[in-house]
Amino acid sequence: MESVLSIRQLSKTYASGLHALRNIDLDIRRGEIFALLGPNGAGKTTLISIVCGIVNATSGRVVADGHDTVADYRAARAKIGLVPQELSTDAFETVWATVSFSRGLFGKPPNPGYIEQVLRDLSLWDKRDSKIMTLSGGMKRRVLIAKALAHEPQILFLDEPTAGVDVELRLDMWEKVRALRERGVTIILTTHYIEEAEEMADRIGVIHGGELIVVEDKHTLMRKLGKKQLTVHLQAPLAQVPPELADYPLELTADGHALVYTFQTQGEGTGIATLLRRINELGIDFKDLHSSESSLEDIFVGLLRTRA
Ligand SMILES: Nc1ncnc2c1ncn2[C@@H]1O[C@H](COP(=O)(O)OP(=O)(O)OP(=O)(O)O)[C@@H](O)[C@H]1O
Repeated sequence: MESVLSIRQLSKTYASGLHALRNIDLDIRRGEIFALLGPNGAGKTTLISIVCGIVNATSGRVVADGHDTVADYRAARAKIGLVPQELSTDAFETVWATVSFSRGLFGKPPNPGYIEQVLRDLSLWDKRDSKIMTLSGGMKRRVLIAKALAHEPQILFLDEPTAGVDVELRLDMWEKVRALRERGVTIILTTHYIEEAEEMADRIGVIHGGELIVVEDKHTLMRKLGKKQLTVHLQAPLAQVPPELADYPLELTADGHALVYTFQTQGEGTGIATLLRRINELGIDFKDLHSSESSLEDIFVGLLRTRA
């Protein structure tokens, strides 16, 4: 698939000597939602800042929609919209004025029809004449997105789009972000909410200690690294796992009332059918079955632990 953002061998060493990024190679596909996950200090902000030309790389190269972000800075920057976490200024401006002004900053001629579409997409049209300071927190965040979109960028960076936002607003934000993707904008988001990545992303990148340790399609990642568990709730408690079932990775719960079978989701067969047949043959009655799957959170924590 076509790459809209290409990052090659990107490294950053701050003046302090700290290696914030090490040899990052990453291609973002046109039209995807890419989630960049990583613990505090992993290098997410540094990476975004280099792509947006706010921080200089120590080595490596970034090309945004065909333009080198250093050699061809203005053209490259015009392809990128950056949604920061906080709205700092413009409190006395109207929504319409602040969003239109952002467009002008990129030297784009006015296009009221486009600004209207952006404001409608973000459910801000009714608020176009309101001063920013009179808006709710959720609306302010949407204004930030509108500002970032004002110059018609191809690539939109969302830095922690729903940090400190309540559940309802978060769902609303996700819906808006999906709608933007429908319009053809490529979206890269950083988040601490694994649930957000799980819900939104097509692909996931995990950055840790300045290294990109995983880049994978979300479903592939969950299939490759995920585990499933089947819990067999028994009619009568057992004192131990029957020796006849020793070949299975089974554990008995502390109260003896359930057998827990853990298996990798990527395996050929799950072995569930034969396991249940064996349990049946042994005359062990069960009253219920319950299956669960590791979440992206479990996978993420596991990945970081193996790296620690
Ligand atoms: N201007 C700077 N000078 C020196 N070190 C810096 C500077 N900016 C960031 N760092 C360091 O670089 C590392 C990566 O920081 P960065 O802000 O990119 O991480 P992050 O993944 O965005 O973290 P968070 O999730 O907390 O925002 C950290 O160790 C940080 O302390």
